[in-house]
Amino acid sequence: MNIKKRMTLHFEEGLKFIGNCLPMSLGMLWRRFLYGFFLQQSGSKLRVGSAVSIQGLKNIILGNNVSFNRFSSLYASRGEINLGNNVFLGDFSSINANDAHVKIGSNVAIGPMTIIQGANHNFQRHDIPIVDQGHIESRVEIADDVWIGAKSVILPGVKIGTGAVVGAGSIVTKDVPDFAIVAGVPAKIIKMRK
Ligand SMILES: CC(=O)SCCNC(=O)CCNC(=O)[C@H](O)C(C)(C)COP(=O)(O)OP(=O)(O)OC[C@H]1O[C@@H](n2cnc3c(N)ncnc32)[C@H](O)[C@@H]1OP(=O)(O)O
Repeated sequence: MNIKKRMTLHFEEGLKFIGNCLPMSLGMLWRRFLYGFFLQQSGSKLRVGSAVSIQGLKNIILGNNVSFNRFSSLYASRGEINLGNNVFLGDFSSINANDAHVKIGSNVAIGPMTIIQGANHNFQRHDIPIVDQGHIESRVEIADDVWIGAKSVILPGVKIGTGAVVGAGSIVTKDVPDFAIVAGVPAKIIKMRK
């Protein structure tokens, strides 16, 4: 990493630290200003809870009325996260788009402790440690009007269709059709929304 990039990173981290030290509503205002300034694109009414961690601000595009609850995280240092309008990310949830793209439509609610994973480790070779083999990017797409229950995992390459519901604690390994309700490990269709 060159010195300019490193300085920018330290600067951003410093500003985030100030935000986390401020009392609740002041901290919220500070974070809204801070992220609004550094994000590639941010709509109105952004809400960022305390101890939210966001990396790769210049690779993140947000619509209007987006909320990140406490302790949630977004990683996009080497990828892209694109969120529509009215998107809610619950406490302790994370969107990992390092070396990947994660696209989420509008009116999407993501329950607490959910993980959306945009890339896998490459693990085919035996002669190199897995951590040194890099990642395989696999785009994740979540359409409009989707509700993802608490503690779910959305694996790389998955597309979740319009109006779908993911039950709490599911591991979604395959695409989910429009208006399907899926649940379980691995997630299977339990019914369709009427
Ligand atoms: C921003 C926020 O969203 S915060 C709030 C977060 N909220 C949650 O995490 C709650 C998520 N809700 C669920 O998981 C619900 O179970 C739903 C929405 C997926 C399904 O609800 P319903 O349509 O009422 O399903 P219903 O209770 O009729 O269950 C149908 C079948 O699926 C099973 N099932 C339901 N949910 C799950 C689940 N999460 N995991 C595994 N199986 C499930 C039921 O046991 C039942 O099986 P059976 O037919 O063999 O008895």
